[in-house]
Formats: sequence, C-alpha cells, structure tokens
Amino acid sequence: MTDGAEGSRGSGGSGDGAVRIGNTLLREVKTEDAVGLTLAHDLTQIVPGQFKGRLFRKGHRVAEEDIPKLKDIGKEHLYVLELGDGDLHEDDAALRLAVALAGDNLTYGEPHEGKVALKSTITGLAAIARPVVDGINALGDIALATVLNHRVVREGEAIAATRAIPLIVPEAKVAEAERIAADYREREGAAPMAVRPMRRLRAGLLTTGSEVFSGRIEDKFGPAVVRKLADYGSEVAEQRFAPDDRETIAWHIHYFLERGYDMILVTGGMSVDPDDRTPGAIADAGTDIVSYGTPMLPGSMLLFGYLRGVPVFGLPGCVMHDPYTSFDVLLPRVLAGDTIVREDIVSMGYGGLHR
Ligand SMILES: Nc1nc2c(c(=O)[nH]1)N[C@H]1C(S)=C(S)[C@@H](COP(=O)(O)OP(=O)(O)OC[C@H]3O[C@@H](n4cnc5c(N)ncnc54)[C@H](O)[C@@H]3O)O[C@H]1N2
Ligand code: MOO
Repeated sequence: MTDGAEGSRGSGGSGDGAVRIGNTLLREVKTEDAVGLTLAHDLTQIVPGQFKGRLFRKGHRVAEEDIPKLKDIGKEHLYVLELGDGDLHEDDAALRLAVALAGDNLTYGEPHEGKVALKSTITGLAAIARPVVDGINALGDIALATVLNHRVVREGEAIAATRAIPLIVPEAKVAEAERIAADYREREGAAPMAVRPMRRLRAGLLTTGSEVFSGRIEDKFGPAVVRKLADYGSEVAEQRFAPDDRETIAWHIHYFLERGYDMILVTGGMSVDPDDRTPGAIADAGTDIVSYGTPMLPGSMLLFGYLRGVPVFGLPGCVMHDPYTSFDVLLPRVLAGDTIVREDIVSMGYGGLHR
C-alpha cells in the first residue's frame, strides 16, 4: 500500500492529483486544508545535531496545532487519505475490536499506531475465550494477541492487544470480528475477555513434620504460605503443627473444618518416604480427592480435594522454596470460585513445566 503511494508521487496520479487504494483516495492537499485529514505516510523531521526522526506518523490525523510544525519542516502540501466507503482507519479498527471484546474489569485507552491494549483494573484471573481469539485471527488483517487463559494479572497489566495490520482495513472484516464476539456474548452470557476477581478466603494451615513439631528445625513453610496467600489477597487465619502421624493430621483437618475456614492447607509429608503421612491423613479425614499428583513441575506431589465442599490442599516441600509451583496455578482458580475437577488438573500438564 505504501509502495503504491510512493510510486504515485512522481506521476501525479489521476487528474485532481488523487490516487485510489481500494475505495480510499490518496490526495495532495495544501497543508492549511489538511486539518481532520489523515496523513498517508510518515513525515520526518531533521534538526542537524539534535534530532532526526518521525515527526508525524503515517495515519496521523492532522490537527490545527500541527500546521506550524508541518510548515517548519517545509511541508506546504501533504498527501492525505480520504477513507472510502467500506474502509476503516487502523486506529478505528483496533478500537472497535477492543469495544467488541472487553468485559468486566477491563479498560482500554486511545488507539496508538493502530493498537489498543485491554488492561486489567484489578488483580485477578484473565478469562479469555480462545475460540474467539482464533476466529478473529483467522480473518486476516487484524491481529489479536492475548495472555493465556486463567493467568493471574495485576492491576494495570494488559491481557490482550488488538492491532490492525494494514493502514486501511476493510470494514467488513471488523464487522465480522464484532459478529464473532457478539455471538460468543449471546451464547455464553459473558464477554470474550474479562478479568475475574479473586475472593478473600481465610485458610487453616496445618504444618506437618516431626522435625518441625519437635522444634528440631524452624518452620519455613508457614511463612512462605502466609506470604503467598497475602499476595493473592487472602489470609492464613490460623496455623497449627502436627507430627508425622495420620490420625493427628486428620484430627487437625477436622478441627479446621469445624472452625469454618474457607480452605484447608496441609504442608509437608507429601511424597514417598515412610514418614510421608499427609496424603493418607487427608483421605482418612474424608476428603474427596480430585487428584493426588499434578502434571506440573515444580509441585507434582500436590494433592487437591474437597472436604464437605471446603477445598483441601496437600502442599509438597517445593512450595516452601520454589517461587512458582502447581500451587500458584490452582490457588488462584480456587480463589476465583472455580470448582476444580479432574479434567482441569489433567489439562494442566501442557504448559505445566514451570522451571
Ligand atoms: N524418591 C522420591 N523422592 C522424592 C519425590 C519422589 O516422588 N520420589 N518427590 C520429591 C518432591 S517432588 C518433593 S516436593 C519433595 C518433598 O516432598 P514432601 O512434601 O514429602 O516434603 P518433606 O519430605 O516433608 O520435606 C522435605 C524437606 O523439607 C523440610 N521441611 C518440610 N516441612 C518444613 C517446614 N515446615 N519448615 C522447614 N523445613 C521443612 C523437611 O525437613 C525436609 O528436609 O520430595 C522429593 N523427593
Ligand atoms: O514435584 Mo515436587 O512436588 O516438585 O517439588
């Protein structure tokens, strides 16, 4: 498209100095008359020894205050674009896409260089409809890039960005993308993109390990879990300690249940040693175990289940020292209110190698 514009410069184009690109016209106008019109190409400024670079970008809409600057760089005439019927400027295309996609807890700013980013207004979980993303990207001329579904995003972080590839996009293509998004909204009763808030839960934390219980070594697991929950906006309401004894561990789990905590976390004793009693104790307590073992590393020895509807985690030793484990994948899902089923955990192996 730009090549066509450059190539037409010498020839002068059609009779009135205009060249057609699709339904869009490339026209030469006096700089004073260009206000509100769209620059057809980049304009470069050179101030020897100080600056050489783009003063105005291709696609920029000329404003009143631009006129003196344009005159300063010697522009008495400009090539401008007059959008034809059925054509959209890249900025308008990107903005329409953002509007079509955005749901709860998302915001977007002015388009910039044909790009609009959807940014989270909260710390929460990205909810992204992959079929919508794939469907829009299959159209061509429009690029939609997102983070992975279920990823934790912080306030102000972008979860997606839309961009028009050419300067001029057929309106029909954007309309088709809008239709894909609208169909999804109607079918699912939700926007294709949103950020889901995480609930503030109060957890009971049981730290197992006879070496910790007896005071031989200092507890390092508790502080790590306290920090992690706080980071996601929840709290450890009470911490208790138990030796490597199934009955004792199961007893403490029931104590937490009776206290009415929203979540029960048990640390240590999760692997294969004879003293690793935690999985057995969690089962003895009556927990419906969704999965013992997760296809993720670190954190493959994690256990997850529900005891009378209360989420129960068995946390392996790595959660104490590795900054990102299977716990960081599952905990935000639980905090967002998801009921985790076995298929969820099965699907976490793909992309689950976190180290
Ligand atoms: N042969 C195998 N060995 C290991 C396996 C396996 O599948 N086969 N799994 C490995 C994985 S994965 C993990 S993770 C670790 C640890 O799992 P555990 O949850 O059983 O951890 P523990 O044995 O209870 O403790 C490991 C280590 O950490 C110390 N510890 C435990 N709790 C605390 C605490 N609250 N404060 C401070 N330190 C603590 C404990 O004393 C041990 O030294 O197993 C792998 N091995
Ligand atoms: O798989 Mo263990 O539970 O990584 O550290």
